[in-house]
Amino acid sequence: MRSPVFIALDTPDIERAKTIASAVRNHVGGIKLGLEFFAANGPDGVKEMAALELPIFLDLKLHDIPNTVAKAVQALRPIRPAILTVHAGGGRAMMEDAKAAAPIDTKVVAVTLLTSLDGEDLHDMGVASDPHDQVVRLTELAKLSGLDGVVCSGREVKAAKTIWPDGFFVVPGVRPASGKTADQKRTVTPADAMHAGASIIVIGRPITGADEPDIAARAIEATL
Ligand SMILES: O=c1ccn([C@@H]2O[C@H](COP(=O)(O)O)[C@@H](O)[C@H]2O)c(=O)[nH]1
Repeated sequence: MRSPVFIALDTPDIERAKTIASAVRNHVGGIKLGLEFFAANGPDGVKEMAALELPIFLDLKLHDIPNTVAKAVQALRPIRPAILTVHAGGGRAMMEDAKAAAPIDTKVVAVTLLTSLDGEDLHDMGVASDPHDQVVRLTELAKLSGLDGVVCSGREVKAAKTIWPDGFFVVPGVRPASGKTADQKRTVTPADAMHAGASIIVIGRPITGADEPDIAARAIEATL
């Protein structure tokens, strides 16, 4: 079985992304390309990364009116990513239309509450729920919208899985026990995320920022 770890290659430098992906390829299950990579390299850059023959998770977190998101997903169809993200906050119609526009074998998953946010941030945004309740509510909405799963932190994945046993659960904000949290607020360790029910875990800087990314990836793999 492939590793459940998807490495977040957050860099505008495609050669750096390729170098890291090649170094860690035996210790990860796929590569995640997000806004930073996509803004610099576009769909052609993603296709170039796909030549490495690792599953591609395209983390664009689409969030707009339903028509705009559906058209963006249609434009991304030639890439055929294994996983594509939208924001659950875009609402049911947006999620339904995104799923309808995606290739049949692309898992469309909804970001519930960014792992960089906590209860205080929700309060500042005027949301009366705590992170747990907010994630559960948006997981229910993503399920009703016909998506394949959600993105949430390792702290809520068990509750989300309870209401969606066969959902696909993506957990970022993952840090080795001694890792720097940086801008992430709802963190868990790789092993705790997997025990709680993650389908895959996303790890970026703890691997990409290491002197030897392959050793860092292997060390994380060994904890799972
Ligand atoms: O809630 C979310 C959704 C997506 N992400 C993305 O995951 C990686 C995490 O990188 P680290 O360096 O391990 O912090 C990054 O690409 C985010 O855009 C997330 O962190 N939280």
